[in-house]
Amino acid sequence: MTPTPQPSLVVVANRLPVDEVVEPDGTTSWRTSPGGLVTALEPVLRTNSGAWIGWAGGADQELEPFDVDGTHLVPVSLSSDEVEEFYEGFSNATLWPLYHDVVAKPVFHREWWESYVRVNRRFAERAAEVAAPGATVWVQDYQLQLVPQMLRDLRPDLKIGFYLHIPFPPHELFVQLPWRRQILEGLLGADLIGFQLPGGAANLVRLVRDRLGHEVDGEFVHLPEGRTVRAAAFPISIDAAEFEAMARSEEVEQRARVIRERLGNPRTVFLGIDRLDYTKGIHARLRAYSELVAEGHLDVGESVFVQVATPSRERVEQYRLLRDDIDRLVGRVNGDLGRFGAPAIAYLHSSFPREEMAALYRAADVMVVTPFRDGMNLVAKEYVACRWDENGALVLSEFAGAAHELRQAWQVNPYDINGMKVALLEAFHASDEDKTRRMRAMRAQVAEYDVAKWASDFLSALAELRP
Ligand SMILES: O=P(O)(O)OC[C@H]1O[C@@H](O)[C@H](O)[C@@H](O)[C@@H]1O
Repeated sequence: MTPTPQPSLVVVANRLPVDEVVEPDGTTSWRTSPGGLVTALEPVLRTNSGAWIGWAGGADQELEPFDVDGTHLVPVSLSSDEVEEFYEGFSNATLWPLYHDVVAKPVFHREWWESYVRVNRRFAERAAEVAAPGATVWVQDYQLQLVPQMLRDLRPDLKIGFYLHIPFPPHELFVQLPWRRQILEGLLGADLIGFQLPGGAANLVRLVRDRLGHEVDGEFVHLPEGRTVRAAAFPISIDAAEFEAMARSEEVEQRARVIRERLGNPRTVFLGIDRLDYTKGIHARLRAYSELVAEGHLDVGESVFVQVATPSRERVEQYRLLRDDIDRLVGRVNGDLGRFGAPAIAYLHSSFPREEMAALYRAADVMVVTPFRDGMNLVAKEYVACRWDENGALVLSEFAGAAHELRQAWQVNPYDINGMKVALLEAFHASDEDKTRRMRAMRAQVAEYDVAKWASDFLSALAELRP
């Protein structure tokens, strides 16, 4: 057997890009999970005999490295305490709300921080073991912000990139973090730090100047030891061509027709698809919609709001509370405003395969994406990619990263319920010409700046830095 060559490109992410599936005979196997990141990186990983280091999603699971669809996967295991303290705790109850404008109150616990340090070190050690001499290592997201410097200490020969998928907060919020210095120092271990928007990069550079006293020059930070770090924006995207191809298939078109029939063939279908997360603004959006129905601007037989909420981080308290709030709101709205066979809101708490998502996008006349804060929001881009008929309307929060590219959407401030009501009605009444003009422009943007371009822009910017 030929030994696996040492990878010259290593992706380090909290999660491995695979899901465990149980076969009919009871055995389990791994399947590539649907998602842009892995689709974009698969070809580059293959040509660089690359590897992906990540957590398989369970507790106390000791797994040997394995290959799926040509990607070499290196599992990192977490104990049940670490799932609680590193993943649910520090990552998702401290950093997540802090980085999303404190939409929920971040919780600070010293034990959670200790667990975050321990787990970050484990990821860094794994990367240091597997990477070939001089390899490129690309670390992903807020769960692993200490990995760049830990890895540099272990392997100064590596080229290290870091990409933050979520917003990077302004100075005023970031400084709440008791471990703000350690996080900044952790990130600065990278040669290139990528953000969704230029504002995130500017926030980091300012913090580094003010808090660590380093010399900065535009996108560049000059460290006392002579190294230079670049912080810049690389807005992420989707595989637009793949979504469009799926949306054009006869199966998906047929399924979209069935969905509309099952909904009672309403004139207008409004749609929201989100992870069930308090940053997504689901509650406010459903309130705005239900007021329009209560006030007689929309009729329950003629319009329906389909809200799909994908279960997420269900053991974190804020997520449990949110679920109860949404359940209560939907129950009340349908109780007050619905009719037999015609609810005001059709609510589904489940996750669907991509083909079903594409069918929902095809079935929806008005897509409603109203996060209070969102790094990018790929659902908005997926909707646009699926509207090959150049029809359909997108109502989009100005606080989603996607709003910077999808300028022709009906943009809203999700805190302004009346403003959202106006935008929903405008999108509802818009002429076909208006919708086509907007959709055409947005589709051109999404088709050109797809996820492959995102990955190659980042990796070439990284390759250009420091010999
Ligand atoms: O991994 P989780 O907690 O299920 O959340 C899903 C994803 O949510 C995204 O928004 C994060 O940026 C990812 O890092 C994360 O993987």
